[in-house]
Amino acid sequence: MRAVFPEGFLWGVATASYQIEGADFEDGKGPSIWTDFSHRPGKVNSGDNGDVACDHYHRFSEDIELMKQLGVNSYRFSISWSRVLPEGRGKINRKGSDFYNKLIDRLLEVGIQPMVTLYHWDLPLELHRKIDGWESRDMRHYFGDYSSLVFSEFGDRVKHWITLNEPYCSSHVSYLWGEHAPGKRDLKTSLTVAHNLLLSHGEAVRRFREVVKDGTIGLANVSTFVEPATDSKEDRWAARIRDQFINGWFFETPITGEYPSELFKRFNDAGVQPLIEDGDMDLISTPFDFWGVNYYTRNVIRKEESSILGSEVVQGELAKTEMGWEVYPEGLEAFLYKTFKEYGKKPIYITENGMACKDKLTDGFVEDFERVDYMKRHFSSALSALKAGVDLRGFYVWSLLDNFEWSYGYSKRFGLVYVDYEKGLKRIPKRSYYYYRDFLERD
Ligand SMILES: OC[C@@H]1[C@@H](O)[C@H](O)[C@@H](O)c2nc(CNc3ccccc3)cn21
Repeated sequence: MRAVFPEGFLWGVATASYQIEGADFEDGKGPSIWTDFSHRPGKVNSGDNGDVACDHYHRFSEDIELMKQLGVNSYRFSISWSRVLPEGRGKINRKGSDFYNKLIDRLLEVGIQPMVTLYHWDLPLELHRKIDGWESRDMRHYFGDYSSLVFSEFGDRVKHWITLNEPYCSSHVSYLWGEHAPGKRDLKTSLTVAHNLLLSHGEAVRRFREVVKDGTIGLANVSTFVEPATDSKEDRWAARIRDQFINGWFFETPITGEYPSELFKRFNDAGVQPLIEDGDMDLISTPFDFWGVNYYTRNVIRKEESSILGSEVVQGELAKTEMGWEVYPEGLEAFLYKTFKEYGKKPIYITENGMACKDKLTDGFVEDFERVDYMKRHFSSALSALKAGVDLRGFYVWSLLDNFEWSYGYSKRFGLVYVDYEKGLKRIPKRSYYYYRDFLERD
């Protein structure tokens, strides 16, 4: 089926620094908010943390060889801010930047194009402790300085960049529900954080234009397809508001320079809206080049007036992954079409798509047929979106390796490659790895 995708389409795999690198205290790296959070009792399943993770920091050559054998032509990864700037600002840590230089050079040697995420949740702990991290408006300056530094260091070889991975998670999962670092639980704070993240996104895009003249930069968002539980007016309205909260807040605002109006009014009436200063919305809507769509599932929504969103998520009836997320590839096509039609007709990369399975080693192998089926159905959905006119440029499977799944620790496996945490982090390609390899090989 690969041959029906456009020439130059990027087929890749995606990872993130804190989830795979390990070496969390090595070679001058500074702690991140996840270093702190994962070491707090009760925050992460089984007390797991990213101190070692998949030890990618030391084993990156082996992992690149796995990508080469897989046949991908691109690899999406994130830079650990506190590995290159241990305190988030000030002097560069050359051992940290050397790691990424070696990683990028090796990828290019084997014909794999890097796509680099500037921020995938691992904020330098010093910035959190000294200036309250993302709660501070000053973060746009520090994120801008960090961005300029890495653009200067790597922009000669890295031509595809993502400012933020899922500001929805860095704000609401982290500051409203408290499930991610730093584990706060306040809506007004989470909306302020979301605003500062979007300001920082805009600042990074402006810095990018100054440094990298021949590259492209985008924003990767949570992309959950939202549907009403019934066709009632109430549920349809509830789904509209919930869609603005999950998707529109981060897809519409950087395009229009305005927050989604119905939801903003709700927040304003409740006195929890973010403080917007002159110039903020211009900065947030600095033009960028592409959307990153992280699609996994849908949310079925019904009216529930007790919540400020006026809705609740209901359990759908479809088969679910180990994360409890419904398998709904139709939602991917619909979401891609909506994003392309309503949010600026920009090129789109599917920057994450994958599933957690109950992967078990049997005679030294993992027959993850469910993941193969999930991939087939989502590749097909992506092709349908392309045929419907969506300017889809690439597809990154989440993830190359089983890795640190945030508050779930190592209990959830998303990898095409099994990581044997009991036996020296041995990498064992699963059935899905070979399916993807054959898919990429075949015309
Ligand atoms: O959970 C799998 C991955 C995770 O490992 C990545 O670091 C992260 O970018 C990621 N985002 C989603 C989808 N986001 C989401 C957020 C809240 C509720 C449901 C899904 C899944 N994943």
